[in-house]
Amino acid sequence: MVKPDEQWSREQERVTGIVREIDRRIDKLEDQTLDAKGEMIDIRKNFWEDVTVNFEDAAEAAETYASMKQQAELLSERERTHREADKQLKTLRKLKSSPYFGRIDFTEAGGESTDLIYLGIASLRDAKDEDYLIYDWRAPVSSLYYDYPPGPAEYETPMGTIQGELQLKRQFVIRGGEIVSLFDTGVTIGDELLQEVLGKQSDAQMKSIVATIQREQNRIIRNERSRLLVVQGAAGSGKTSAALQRVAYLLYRFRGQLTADQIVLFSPNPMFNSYVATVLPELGEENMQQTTFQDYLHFRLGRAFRLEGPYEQLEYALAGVDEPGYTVRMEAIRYKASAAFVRLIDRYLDSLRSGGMRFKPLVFRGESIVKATDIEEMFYSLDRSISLPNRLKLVAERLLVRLKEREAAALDEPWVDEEIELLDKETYLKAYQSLRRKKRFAADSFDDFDMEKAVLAEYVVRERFKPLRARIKKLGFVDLKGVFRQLFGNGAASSLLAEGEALPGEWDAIADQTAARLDQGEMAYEDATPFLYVVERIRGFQTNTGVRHVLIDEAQDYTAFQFAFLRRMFPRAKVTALGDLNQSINAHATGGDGGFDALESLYDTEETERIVLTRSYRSTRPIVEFTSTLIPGGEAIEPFNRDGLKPTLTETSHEAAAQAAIADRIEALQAAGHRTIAVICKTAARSERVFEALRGRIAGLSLIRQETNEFEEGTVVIPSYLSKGVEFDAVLVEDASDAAYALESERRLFYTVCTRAMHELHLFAAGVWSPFISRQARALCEPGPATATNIEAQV
Ligand SMILES: Nc1ncnc2c1ncn2[C@@H]1O[C@H](COP(=O)(O)OP(=O)(O)OP(=O)(O)O)[C@@H](O)[C@H]1O
Repeated sequence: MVKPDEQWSREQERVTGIVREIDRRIDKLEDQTLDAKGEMIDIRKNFWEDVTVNFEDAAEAAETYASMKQQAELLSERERTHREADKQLKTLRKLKSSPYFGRIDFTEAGGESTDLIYLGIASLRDAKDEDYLIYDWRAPVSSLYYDYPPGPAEYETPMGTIQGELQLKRQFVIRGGEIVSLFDTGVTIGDELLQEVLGKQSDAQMKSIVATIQREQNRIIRNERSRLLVVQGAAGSGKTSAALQRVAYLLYRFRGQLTADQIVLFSPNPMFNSYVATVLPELGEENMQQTTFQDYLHFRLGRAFRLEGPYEQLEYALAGVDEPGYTVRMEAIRYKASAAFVRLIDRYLDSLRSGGMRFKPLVFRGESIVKATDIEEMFYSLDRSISLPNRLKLVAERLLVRLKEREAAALDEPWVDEEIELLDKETYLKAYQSLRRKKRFAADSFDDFDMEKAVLAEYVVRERFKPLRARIKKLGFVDLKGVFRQLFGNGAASSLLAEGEALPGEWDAIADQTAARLDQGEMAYEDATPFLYVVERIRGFQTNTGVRHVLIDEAQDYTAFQFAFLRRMFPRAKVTALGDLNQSINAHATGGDGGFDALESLYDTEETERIVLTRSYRSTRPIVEFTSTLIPGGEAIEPFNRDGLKPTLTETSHEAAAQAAIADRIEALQAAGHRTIAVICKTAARSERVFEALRGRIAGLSLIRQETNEFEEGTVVIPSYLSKGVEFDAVLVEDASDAAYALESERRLFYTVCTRAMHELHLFAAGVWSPFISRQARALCEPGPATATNIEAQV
């Protein structure tokens, strides 16, 4: 039996040997990149000297072109080599500091020898290029490390399943080429390393979890089969982490077939993008495309409407309770998010095949060239089996013919002469050149008056008809807003109901509200996706077939409509949706069926997999124990066993006193070395107020707004809904009273806010505590500094 310190020194010897080998590779590569760089500079400097430029005749010109092309190719080849070498160098430098984090000893069934497999963020072969000194954590065999304790084990390869016996599983922490810790572990990935990783202070960047991926997370990361993978996971269970590791895995597994720009991550807000931006580069991979659904809506509808965003809608839901029409709008938000509304719209679109499509007349200089009713007639005279978009294309063709006829007739009209008179010199010249290019005449100038007039008339008419022509080609003669608005007209929706279906009780009021808003050029957030869906179904979906993987983070906040939309937009993509129904904070969430069922109903059951994560890693055990009491079914959440302080409850008599207590607490937290501290307020308006009150006392305090793009270290004031998905060393819930969180719809928001804390959670209230903090929950907390008696009195 090898003694522990002997093991340590043997392992250290190996690490030292590998670092030496890495150093050798680095030196070699550095020389190579230096050479490539020198060559690149040379080629750029001497580009024109090495090219014989001669344009005297066609043959010489062709030769010149060929020689330029050759030089340019040489240059881009050198650039590519340089880029590749640079990437390898970066990886090697990372490996040099920490070559690997794990080792497994595996004996294949029927085999005699045992393979020692060391796992790192990239693979490295020995000098002879024969054996692997380090295996990439994504290699098939590496799966064993994440999936099994010592004992019988198996892993999948493209050639089939390999079975055998795992003899040893060892974890390392290596820094600067030195082993800092080393331990053998029984069950999956040992707690020691996780304790260490999770106990650290956070900074403003999410980290890769490659050394401590848990078995159930590994299933998400390596899933290749499912068309739809749904992950329901408790707060802090590593959904986002697993999603990013999954991207890194897919890029490795399908190297050469899949590139980073064929993967899209939908994230909740722009700040979140900056929070996760370093994970993939840290793993030596390029970042996938990142966007938010709102960005897309804005891109499509932002010019035509005053478009409301999800956060404005949420602010309204949270703060607009006393506004007239509030209950109607809230009911509208829920209904318009539902699969029932998708079905209603699908039936509406179906009904448009035989009637009801709305058109806009083609108007030229105030004259209606083709009336809306004529277009309608044209449309409905076409065979009904032809799809709506194809029928519109046929109508467009006919309209273009009509336009041409009208254009020809316009040539002799008096307004044309008038416009010719008014042509400035520049336009005149432009007309002349444009027509000459078209070889309508060969002379150097207009020398014949009639010819000049005819040519200019043609120019003027063509220019004036251009916008109309473009509009027809873009199917701009369809009154899309009118088609959508019509659904909210008298009785339109009720005639579309299928048996057993009903409209919401307040439908008439909802319809009036919707129509009024549309008439004012406003697009409510709840209408934006349904409207765009109608537009796309009518004009033909603008699909994106290049994208192969779509990952939707915080998927619980998407509506049935948004899922249906994404499904059509990325028809060839596999979808990974990650979310937590307990954190559904959007206004539609309270009753709408936007949850995962709506998404799953879009895919066949055989191609769908659902994974549930119940272990929570972010927060200390005392915090998880407290937050689990806030939601029904919370007892199923398993805290990772990390000790820490109990949450505190500080009760004060008025707002200013609460703010003073918050400021005291922030100072103490800063002094204790916490790097990210958040004061979380319910709304944006409240955040502004608290920020103003605290900024004089807390140096470097910043306010996070909807448009904040960067997530930075320090102390921040942030509205509840923007704190989604991110985490802080310490969280201060600015107002946990029943004035802020009392409605059932606010329960999940409160849960989301409290679960942002990694190490410390402090709640404040000027007044009565939120009813979500039960007697049982209070027993799990400590009273805040000056308020012990108050709390005890309440308990
Ligand atoms: N296997 C792991 N090893 C180390 N750290 C982990 C692991 N899984 C999760 N974590 C850590 O737990 C924290 C929460 O992870 P993450 O943000 O991915 O969770 P989430 O499920 O997306 O959370 P939420 O839904 O609350 O936003 C992060 O700090 C992450 O690094």
